[in-house]
Amino acid sequence: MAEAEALVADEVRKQYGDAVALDGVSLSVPEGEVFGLVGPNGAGKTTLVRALTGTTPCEGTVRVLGAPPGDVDPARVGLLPQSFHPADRLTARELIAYYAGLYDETRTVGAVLDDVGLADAADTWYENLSGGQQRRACVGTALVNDPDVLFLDEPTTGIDPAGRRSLWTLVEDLAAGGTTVLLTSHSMAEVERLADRVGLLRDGRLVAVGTPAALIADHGGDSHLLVDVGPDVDPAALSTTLDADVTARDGRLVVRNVALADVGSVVADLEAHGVDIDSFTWAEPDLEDVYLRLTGEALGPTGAAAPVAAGEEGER
Ligand SMILES: Nc1ncnc2c1ncn2[C@@H]1O[C@H](COP(=O)(O)OP(=O)(O)OP(=O)(O)O)[C@@H](O)[C@H]1O
Repeated sequence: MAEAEALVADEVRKQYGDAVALDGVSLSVPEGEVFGLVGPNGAGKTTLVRALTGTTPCEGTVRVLGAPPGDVDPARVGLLPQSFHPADRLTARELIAYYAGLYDETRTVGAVLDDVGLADAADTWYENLSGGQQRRACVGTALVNDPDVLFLDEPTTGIDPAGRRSLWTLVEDLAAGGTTVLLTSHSMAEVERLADRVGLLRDGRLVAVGTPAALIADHGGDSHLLVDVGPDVDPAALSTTLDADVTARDGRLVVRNVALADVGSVVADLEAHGVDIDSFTWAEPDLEDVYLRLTGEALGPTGAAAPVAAGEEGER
């Protein structure tokens, strides 16, 4: 039997004045899937979440658990909006209890506080929680009704690495229990770990959809060598001299299509041609490579590979 679709968007369009936020997005998410939505700022991720949850009107067709969003029992849906500002003078416990009061049947407040790692800060006013603790409390409000479909719009923004990992485990546990999750994130590591499938939005259009492995195979490019070099290195000249694919990214040289066994000889070649190497890293392509390629951010602002400039720094 075919899996039921938990979420369906068909030719969804949304325009704010002259600005087109969604330009004909079609998408199906089967029950129990974790779907990761990624894309640059302003690509339309939050607008798509809002369209799917019925919190903004849109053109096209949207179905949640087989019905228009407004007709779905709210107890079956959980939503963590990107911007969420609860009352400052509620404790974490009171905040979760307030949301529990909106439903007939809920999980216990204590269980939700445990899940989001706030048991020890349960009686602290929201305004006195750290930024990451506040975000966790907000995540808790979306879990209290034990939803069948959970929308998490940038759930881990501001959360420290340990808290982020415990939230990842929580999402994995929810998914293992059959919850459908639609997650937006700017962390490719997060999406690569959690999502069964990933959709990449750019300028209001879904430009690629697939499993992380399929997207990496199709769009990630080759294994490559990232080389931290001194100033005044010309990647184009090196490409010609070494007959290799050499570009620059974030102040580093990127030598593509380098097998692990060839790393030593490529490094030796670069040094033989006067390149002053500070350090280097060999990497298989990952979802970040897919993202950078499909959004065009692997290239400089003009679309050309950016030169390595003296003093330029950056992290992948
Ligand atoms: N309420 C609004 N009024 C007018 N324009 C809006 C509104 N909400 C979003 N937009 C515009 O719609 C486009 C898509 O915005 P959206 O917030 O969906 O992007 P996003 O992918 O979630 O971005 P981010 O990664 O920054 O959260 C942007 O051009 C944005 O300026």
